[in-house]
Amino acid sequence: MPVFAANLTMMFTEWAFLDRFEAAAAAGFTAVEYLFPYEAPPEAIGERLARNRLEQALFNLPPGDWAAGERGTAALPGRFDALKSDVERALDYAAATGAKRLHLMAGLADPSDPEAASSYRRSIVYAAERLAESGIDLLIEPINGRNMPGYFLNDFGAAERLIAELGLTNLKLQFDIYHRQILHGDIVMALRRLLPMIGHIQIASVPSRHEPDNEELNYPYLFEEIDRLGYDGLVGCEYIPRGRTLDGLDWFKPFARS
Ligand SMILES: O=C(O)C(=O)[C@@H](O)CO
Ligand SMILES: [Mg+2]
Repeated sequence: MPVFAANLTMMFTEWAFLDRFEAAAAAGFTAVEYLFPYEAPPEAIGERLARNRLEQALFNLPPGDWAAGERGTAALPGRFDALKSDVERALDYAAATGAKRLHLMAGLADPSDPEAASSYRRSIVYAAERLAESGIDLLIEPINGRNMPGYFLNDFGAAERLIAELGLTNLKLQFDIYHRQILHGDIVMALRRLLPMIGHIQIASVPSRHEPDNEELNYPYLFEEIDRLGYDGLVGCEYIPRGRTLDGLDWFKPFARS
């Protein structure tokens, strides 16, 4: 049975951030993820996780100036020194929360720009090697251009080639089924082929990015396939509830901790 992580950036937003942990646990989740933890002290998050017996699935390294439109800095020339301190900041949160995976966002840059490509590789190698010292995986995630226009890593093939070429044992693919379907489709064959490099899976309905219970994809079949493949990681529920979070959890009932 897949193990689901509630995404606390998108779900349970009826509660204040630190109270979302208890709400997710009460709904039967055993794990959580979110985009960014940096507005709460690391110890406070660690305490909420422990109190609610929740596993921290993953979060993103600092993304640059998000409010100003930045979506990561890894592929941005000239940002390497800041990235190094961002890695240390994320590691502090990983230590307090027990997170074993961190997602490095590439940023907005032209994928055909050689300078951006070389900055991206350099950032990935640095971050992966630094995270390896703490036994943490570094993840990269292809994101579709409708949700994030101009995002550097907008192709699963490019991510696959890069992970294979760099050959870093803790560099993994964040396989967001929502982005995969919009970018390329062919989800099941891609899951089968890419399984050895997948470090995390995320889900949402397509095209609306809501609960994984209708629209374009047959999620019950995909959940069975994830089991058949023997995937032993977590599945992040990175969706925006159609209404109240708790009202949209019928799909999750068979998987909930009682
Ligand atoms: O947008 C997504 O999909 C993510 O997984 C985020 O971590 C990046 O914004
Ligand atoms: Mg995602």
